[in-house]
Amino acid sequence: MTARLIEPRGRGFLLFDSHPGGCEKIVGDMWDRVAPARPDAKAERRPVALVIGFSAGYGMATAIAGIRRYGLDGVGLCFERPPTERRTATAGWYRTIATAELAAKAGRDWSFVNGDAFANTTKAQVLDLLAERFGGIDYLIYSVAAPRRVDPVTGQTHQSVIQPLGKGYSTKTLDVSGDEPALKEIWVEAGSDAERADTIKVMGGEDWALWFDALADRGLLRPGFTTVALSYIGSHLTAPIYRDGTIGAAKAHLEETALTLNGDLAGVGGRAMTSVNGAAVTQASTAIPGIALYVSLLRGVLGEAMQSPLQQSVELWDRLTGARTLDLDDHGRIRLDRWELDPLIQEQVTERWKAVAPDTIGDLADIEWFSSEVRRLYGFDVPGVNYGAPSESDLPWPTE
Ligand SMILES: NC(=O)c1ccc[n+]([C@@H]2O[C@H](COP(=O)([O-])OP(=O)(O)OC[C@H]3O[C@@H](n4cnc5c(N)ncnc54)[C@H](O)[C@@H]3O)[C@@H](O)[C@H]2O)c1
Repeated sequence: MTARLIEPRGRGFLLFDSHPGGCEKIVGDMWDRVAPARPDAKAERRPVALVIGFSAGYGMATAIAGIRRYGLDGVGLCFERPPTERRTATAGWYRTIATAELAAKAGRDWSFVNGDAFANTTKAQVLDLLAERFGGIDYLIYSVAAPRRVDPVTGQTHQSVIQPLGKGYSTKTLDVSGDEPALKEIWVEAGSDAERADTIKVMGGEDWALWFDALADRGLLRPGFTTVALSYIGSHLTAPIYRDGTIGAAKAHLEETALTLNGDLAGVGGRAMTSVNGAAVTQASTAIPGIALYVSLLRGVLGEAMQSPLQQSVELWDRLTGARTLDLDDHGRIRLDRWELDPLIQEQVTERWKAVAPDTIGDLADIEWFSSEVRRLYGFDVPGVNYGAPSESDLPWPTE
């Protein structure tokens, strides 16, 4: 493919192409925003991490924060589409290339695998890499958001759905199918028991536990090994569709899995936890009815005080390394979402949620910010990038 102009064309929150230069700039800006911690003089070697869901959202933020702040080595795993004749690669492909370059420049040892985390073949490939390059790992970060999973035992495909449970649910939402985002009311049918079970299969803790077992069976868990999977609770405003819905059932399963794994690790001084992070604009979150409106209202209330995934990820590593207290909640979860669930903030968001109407939405919700964040997921709307110049999109996956 020769260089060509790449534009933000698409439907709603989904764009067809992503911009390599914009993705590179976003990663570079994130990297620059993380202050390196003072090196641990007592450490005999650099810690090693496996980050699953490396290329986007919370996985990418956690990886960049860990590499830059605590000098981690490791392996990044994600599932991205390579470039083709007609289409650019997905944005995560370019973000991974950019992170690989920065990590290498900083003298860190990283390898990247593009494959399905749920597949046994991918597990074997990643475990081989870890064994050959590092001999063991200190951290496993599990940050996958996937629409489906093929069960490695039965071969059956399970689809995750985002639906309420018990009864259907009517919610305000942002409709982005037209030229301008518009306020709409939509009805979401209740998920069935089978859909609930399928969503747990995809987004619950089963695959995380399989990774843990596979690492343990290969003898790759180092003393003090720590694993964290990402979770979300969110507001009472989104509870019917999120925490009390099919996806919430999967998150509850993930959190129960953490308690089980933590018990398994207690004897060897290891830890397994979930980290409950705050709402963020990511590919996964824009797919949830009502969430775009909720996050735009939240941003309307918080403005710049809204915590980015990168800020939360720096805090996560500070807590995991002991630089800050771990501060777990009653369910053994790390809480990085307190800024979002602060009762005063929730009160204001609730007032706006009730009041919002087509003529007030521009004042109450930061739709412009939200729309720009969505374009940034694809590498657009990044200051300092020349979108008028042709770009080469056929960039190769990073190799060691
Ligand atoms: N976005 C939020 O508001 C929010 C808040 C709190 C917690 N979380 C949690 O964070 C985690 C990550 O979500 P996100 O919003 O950052 O998602 P995202 O869509 O930004 O990223 C998902 C990542 O998973 C990878 N992935 C998807 N399918 C895969 C597969 N089969 N094999 C390997 N990798 C695969 C993608 O390549 C990508 O790197 C989820 O557990 C989510 O519930 C999200």
